[in-house]
Amino acid sequence: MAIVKRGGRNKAKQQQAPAKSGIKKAEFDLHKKKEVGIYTYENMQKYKGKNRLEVPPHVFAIAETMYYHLKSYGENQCVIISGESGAGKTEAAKQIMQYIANVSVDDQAASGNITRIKDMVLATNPLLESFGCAKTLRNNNSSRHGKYLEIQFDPSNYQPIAAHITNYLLEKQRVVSQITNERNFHIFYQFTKHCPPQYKQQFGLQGPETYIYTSAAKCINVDGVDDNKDFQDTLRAMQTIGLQQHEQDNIFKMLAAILWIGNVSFVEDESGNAAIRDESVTKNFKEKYNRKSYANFSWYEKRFNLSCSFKYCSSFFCRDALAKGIYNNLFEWIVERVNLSLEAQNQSVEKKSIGILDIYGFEIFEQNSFEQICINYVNEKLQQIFIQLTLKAEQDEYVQEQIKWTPIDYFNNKVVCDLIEATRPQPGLFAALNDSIKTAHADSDAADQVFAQRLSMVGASNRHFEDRRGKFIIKHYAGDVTYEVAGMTDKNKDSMLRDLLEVLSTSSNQFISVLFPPELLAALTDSKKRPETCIR
Ligand SMILES: Nc1ncnc2c1ncn2[C@@H]1O[C@H](COP(=O)(O)OP(=O)(O)OP(=O)(O)O)[C@@H](O)[C@H]1O
Repeated sequence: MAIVKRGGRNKAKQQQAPAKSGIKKAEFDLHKKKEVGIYTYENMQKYKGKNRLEVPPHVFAIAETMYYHLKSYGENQCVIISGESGAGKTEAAKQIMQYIANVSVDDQAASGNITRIKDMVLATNPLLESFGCAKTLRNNNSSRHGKYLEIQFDPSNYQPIAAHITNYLLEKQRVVSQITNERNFHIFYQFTKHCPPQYKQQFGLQGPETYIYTSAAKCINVDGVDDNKDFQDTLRAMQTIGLQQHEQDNIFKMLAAILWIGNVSFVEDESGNAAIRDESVTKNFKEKYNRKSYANFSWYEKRFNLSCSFKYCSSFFCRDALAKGIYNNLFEWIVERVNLSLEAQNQSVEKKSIGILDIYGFEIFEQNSFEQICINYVNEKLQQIFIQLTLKAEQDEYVQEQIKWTPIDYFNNKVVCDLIEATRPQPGLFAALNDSIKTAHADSDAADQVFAQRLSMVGASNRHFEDRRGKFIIKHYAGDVTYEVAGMTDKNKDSMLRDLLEVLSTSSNQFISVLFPPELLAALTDSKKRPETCIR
């Protein structure tokens, strides 16, 4: 296993907000992508077949070592790329993939299937970046999900014959709200700005400034991000991966639906129920979707009739839960669909693999909530692996072999992991969060208050924790982060109303029933099977 650590602690802090931290634009621009001529084909050739001690340090050297160990010893390989948000993990992961694809496939000699797998593996990058990355205050192309890509090789010649992607926890909250100057997932801007005329007509699609979900954060264009080019790359990637036209149509139909759902606003009627503020939004959409091939979009209309019986205060929550649910399940569907294309033609061959883990990096914002605690917890866990595998294991070996050396002092972040994940004797943060939801199930504010009270017990004896009434600070290995309590229990509960699920389950739209299969609905509506929280 190789661990690549990208960037340093200070760099990430500097990138947080250039204007605020006083960094001049010119300095900040240094962090933007610049071709420095080290990822060329010629440079790649220099690392091919070389021991990493013979050549200058480079991600290609790590990739070459992995491929060498795979081939020479038949050992499965894995590289974990860690570092703070914006440190360059995704770029490094792509270079590693490119290198492995290049050295393991000779385009002239390889069979059609091998080059097809290679092309598909590389095409997963633009596709999943469009749907799973977004512009944040720290990184114009920030991964908002974790990804483990496993390239599988035929052990008789070590050429790639299959691949598989595991997706970890998409930050779906981003679909419905973003911090000012951040963006929703890239695909929403690509699609609304540059979609083909037939989609514009079919979905009544307009520019990103029309939709609340793409415009409320006041960031539609991003320096250095070319939404038009990226959209063409996304479409090309869909072709390469083998997504058929009707599958692509379904994906874009769902994106349009999400955007229009976000534009539905409510007013309170005399009895405190929600009434739709502007019927023209729903009417216009209904007309578009009731044309010929979209006639089966009746679930959408039903959903709005249903919403009228909701209390005003819950209607926005309900609307957003629907949009998040659709996008999250759409994203998972895309990953599974990609995996289907990447499956080996001959399942019975015993395969060897190289895995590449690229996750969302550690992040600190002015306001940090549930999303940041999840992301930062993952990074703490990776730091633990790094400590265990490199620092602790190495030094333990020196002790065992009685080698004299000067011990290296390091901070073991296990204490922070325990603070977050422990269940007993002292419940950690996640346990407290889950308990608070059970105690005050129906009332979000009450659940937040219970959580706030429990926090004093959680961190009583932990010097990496400070309770700040309505906020709390965790002293992470990479910096102190202040988290807001308000809204945390709701985000953790991540519930979709039963009524809403029933609407989806009765939908005659076939793709909706694929995204929300009966098993899922049964599990979610059955209180015994239903997960109480999204952290388990
Ligand atoms: N090797 C590199 N060469 C040139 N530019 C780079 C390189 N690595 C990163 N960058 C620039 O830095 C930006 C951030 O890189 P990247 O998206 O890989 O960060 P990350 O660590 O994956 O961040 P996150 O955790 O937010 O996903 C990129 O958009 C790119 O502009």
